[in-house]
Order: sequence, then structure tokens, then C-alpha cells
Amino acid sequence: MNIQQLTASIYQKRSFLCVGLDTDPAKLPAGLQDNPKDIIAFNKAMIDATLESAVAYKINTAFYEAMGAQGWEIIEQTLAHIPPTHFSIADAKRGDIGNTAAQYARTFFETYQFDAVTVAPYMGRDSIQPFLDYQDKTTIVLGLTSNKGAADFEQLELSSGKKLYEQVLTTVASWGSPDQLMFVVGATQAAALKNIRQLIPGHFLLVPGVGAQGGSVEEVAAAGWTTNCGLLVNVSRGVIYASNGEDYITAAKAAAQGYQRQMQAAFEKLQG
Ligand SMILES: O=c1ccn([C@@H]2O[C@H](COP(=O)(O)O)[C@@H](O)[C@H]2O)c(=O)[nH]1
Repeated sequence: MNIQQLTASIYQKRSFLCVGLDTDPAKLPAGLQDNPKDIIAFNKAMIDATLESAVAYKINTAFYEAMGAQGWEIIEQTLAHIPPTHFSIADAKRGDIGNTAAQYARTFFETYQFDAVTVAPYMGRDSIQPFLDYQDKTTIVLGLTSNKGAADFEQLELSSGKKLYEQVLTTVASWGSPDQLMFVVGATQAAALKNIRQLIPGHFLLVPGVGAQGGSVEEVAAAGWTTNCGLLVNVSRGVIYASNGEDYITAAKAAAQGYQRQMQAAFEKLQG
């Protein structure tokens, strides 16, 4: 699935919800054990429960890479369960010299056929180009992240008077079209979103940080909305750990529906 097809799905469902599958074996609900079979079953149950409300799924590879070879098997089986009607993201935050970046791109776009992968921009154009060379895939570049540490480097002021993340957004945006390039902007950074929209009006933003990190759908939509919505809001813990009791599937479903309703309200307000 590409960004154009994702946009069509967002409009059809009045939802820009991405469910984050950050499955921590230590947080599995009652009745499930820390083993690959149960983790796969949990992920499949989360996908099935949220399919109607969500338009995308984000697999944070860290949670699975930590399990070694079995973790990659879980990634493969979870990805296989995401239907082609939904956008799939490998949240891997890769970045390296060109020939190594090319292998990362091959990993996530060919070996595992994700629609999109997250990358870090610190190493510059040759570290991102191998991902952009897959023109039917989406490269998602870290812009202004949701964590406190965003202040350490991303928000530093350059001699030009621009912040480092502003320079990253405008420079990287010139390397790829809005049809193949998105940026990560944290929901906790809603105050910066209006300015970000002026810098990159046409690019989609992947916005994590709603739910457990305290960001709000309403604030993100009000500041980040653009002509084609242009927002994909990720919620991980706020959906998949909505309950750790026996009702964990219905609780995840209800949480995703709740976020979808907030998004529908934003649509009505902002898109008419
Ligand atoms: O700036 C960033 C970039 C990535 N993330 C990732 O998004 C999810 C958020 O999970 P929640 O449980 O909904 O807080 C997680 O995979 C992060 O690694 C981010 O939070 N902020």
C-alpha cells in the first residue's frame, strides 16, 4: 500500500489511527505466556480487534529483536496477518552509510514486505537515499520526536536561526516527494506543529505520543491538519494494553473505537 491508497482509506474510514504493536512479553494479559506462540496470538488478536477502526499498524522491531531469532519469526507472522487494506510500518529507526542502508532497505522492503520503515536522518542523504530508491514504498524520517531528549539536539538553534529539526524537515523534504516520504513528529510537540505545517505543508506526518505519553488527537489535528488530512496518529500502549485482564481483546477494540471517534470528530470539524 502506498500513501495515496492510505489517504483513500483514511477518508473512507474517517480514521487516521495507526495501532502500534509494541508487544512486551512482560505485559501480556492474563492467560498468555511469554512464548512466541502466545505473542503471535496476542498480536493477531490486536489486529483483528482494531481492523475496523485503524488504517495502519506499526510494528516496533525493538520489542521483537530483543527476543533474537524468534522475534524475527514473530515479526514475519504478525506482518503476514496485516491485510493489504492496511498500511504496515516497520518502526526500526535505521540509519547508516549507503551500502549498509541499502541492506536495511532490502530487509524491510523485500525480505519483509513492509509498506514503510522509519529512519534516522543524522547520517545525511546517502543514508536515506537507498530507502527512497524504492519508489513504491514509504520512507518515514524522524523529525521532531516525542521524547524529552528532543531538546538535546533536534531543538538546537543553528547559526541561521533555524532549529536543527526545521532544517532536517526542509532539507529531507527536498529529497523525496510527499508520495514516498513522511516525517515523525511527536504528539507531545503539538505546539510546534503549526510551524512544521508551514515548512512541509504536503507531507504526511506519523505522530506517536497519543495515549501513554499524554498527547491529544484533538490538539494534533487542530495544528497538523492539511488538505489531505496528512496525519497518521500512532497509539501503542493506549490500545494494546487497554486491559490486562481477560477482557483485553474487547478493551483494545473499545480503545481503538474511541480514538477513531475522536478522529471522526476532527474530520467533521476540519474537513467538513
Ligand atoms: O518520537 C517518537 C518516535 C517513535 N515513537 C514510537 O512510537 C510508539 C509510541 O508508543 P506509545 O505506547 O503509544 O507511547 C513507540 O513504538 C515508540 O518507540 C515515539 O513514541 N516517539
